[in-house]
Amino acid sequence: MSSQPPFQPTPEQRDICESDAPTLLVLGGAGTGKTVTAAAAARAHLLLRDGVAEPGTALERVLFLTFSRTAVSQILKRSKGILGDVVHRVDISTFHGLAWQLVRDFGRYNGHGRYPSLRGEAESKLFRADPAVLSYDDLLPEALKILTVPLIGTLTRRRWSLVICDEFQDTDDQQWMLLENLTEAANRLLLLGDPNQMIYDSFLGWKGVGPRRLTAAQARPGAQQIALPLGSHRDPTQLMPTIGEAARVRNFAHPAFAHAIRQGRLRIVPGVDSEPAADDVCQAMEASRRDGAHSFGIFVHGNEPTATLSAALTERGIDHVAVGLSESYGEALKAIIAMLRFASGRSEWDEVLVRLAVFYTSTVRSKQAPQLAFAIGTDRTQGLLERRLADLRTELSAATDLDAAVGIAAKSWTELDLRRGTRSWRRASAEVGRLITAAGGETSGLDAVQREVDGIRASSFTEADAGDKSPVQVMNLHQTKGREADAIIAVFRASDYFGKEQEPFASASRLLYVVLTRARQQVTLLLPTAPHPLVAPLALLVK
Ligand SMILES: Nc1ncnc2c1ncn2[C@@H]1O[C@H](COP(=O)(O)OP(=O)(O)OP(=O)(O)O)[C@@H](O)[C@H]1O
Repeated sequence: MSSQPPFQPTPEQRDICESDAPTLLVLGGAGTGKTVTAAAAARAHLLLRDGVAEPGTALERVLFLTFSRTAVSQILKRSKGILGDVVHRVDISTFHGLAWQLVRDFGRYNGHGRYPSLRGEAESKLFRADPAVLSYDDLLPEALKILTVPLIGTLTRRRWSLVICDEFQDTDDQQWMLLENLTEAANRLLLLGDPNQMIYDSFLGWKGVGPRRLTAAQARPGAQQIALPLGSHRDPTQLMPTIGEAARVRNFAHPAFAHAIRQGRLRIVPGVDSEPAADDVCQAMEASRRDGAHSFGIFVHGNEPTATLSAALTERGIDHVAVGLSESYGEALKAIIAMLRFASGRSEWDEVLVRLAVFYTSTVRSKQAPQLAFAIGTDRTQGLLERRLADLRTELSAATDLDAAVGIAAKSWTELDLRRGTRSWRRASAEVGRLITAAGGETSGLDAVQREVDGIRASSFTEADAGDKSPVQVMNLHQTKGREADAIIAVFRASDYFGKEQEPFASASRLLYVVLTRARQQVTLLLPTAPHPLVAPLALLVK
């Protein structure tokens, strides 16, 4: 049921592939094929340039900028054959990932050290900021500064002859400046957008995005625009896009709702008041699985509820990835390395405690670091946890070699029994084990492994959830753009906050549109007894 039809471009999609406009703005609704068509356009662009290149010149490359790297790489993988043999000439990155790459490559010419480091959010919550260490928010301004250094700017612009930006409607001012900067010379710019999916505008206080971004693109010299006609390829029955659109314009009397409910393609489950609603999510997954679904997007509003639901699903044995919580992977790597350094006598126990506290904080995702993290970081834990930490210290001190220390570190997190972040820890220990083996298992190789780990950790802050291929993805409602799955399960809670908007919820309804249009087959909405007015009309549909 979930197999993908081969990509046969429609006439409009073909126009996009054949265009050589310096700026091409592609507008189209959910599932109209903007992302896959951009991949086809990238291939066409590269083949055309190869055909006219002087012999001996370097092969041109394309940059695909996006809000979520995995969303795009998954789509491209699913649409096998689109990029074909040019796949290695297309760099996919998030805006922050690109900025970080620029800081790493060229930061030393602009006041940064040879190995610049990046402070994660968790670290900022626990410690006073060290101004020498960059934070996530510093990355884009820093990259823009670096690009003003003449030779670096020129070199960088030469790297990519076509820059593609997905979800263009949501780019903020700095991202737009970066795009303009990268395409200042002869480079082409391909912008993909859907104004109805603009979810980062005013309602939760985000700034800097809006329709004016589309106007700015249209004003670029030689800019052209192609609109993809209505019609989702994601759901060729058009039922999901139809209810998505009806929800966006608050037309809950639209007959498509009743039709989708009758067909079992829209399931509305009222009275889900438990938090996290893990059991209800498991039941919904089971039901969708029986209907043939293989991949799942599980959405919930807010980072903390996402992390809590993810932890509860882990307890129930549901293998999944919590999208956007990749920072915890990077912090797990760093904590494991701290353990290895302690075991080999290269650092103090305090360093292990601090890194464990940072890791724990990275798995919680609240505005402030949890009290327990402060307690771990300063060794003021008591009772069972104190004893477990003391046991870990003794075990690591007694480790006979690095391999033994890796083994102890790998199981340490489960033994501390702090319940969160188990998946990240497991992945990180496997990665450190691999790196240590590659370095010959020698203590002398630890510094090199640590440098490598620092690099991976920093990327984990910027390349949201890179590399994870789980068919079950749990995410915050605001990370749903560009994603698709056979079945979507969206959990709404009575306490969800959608800003000060009231009916007709001009902004928040766009979020609802995005949620409903992610599904290839089926959407389940879990609603509390007293739902937020944004989704209350949906509960009435099954009264
Ligand atoms: N011409 C086509 N033939 C077959 N499948 C297609 C075609 N165009 C798009 N698709 C498929 O439709 C789905 C949606 O495409 P894509 O993700 O590119 O749409 P989109 O416009 O970027 O969506 P959204 O804005 O909702 O994220 C993908 O699974 C893609 O492979």
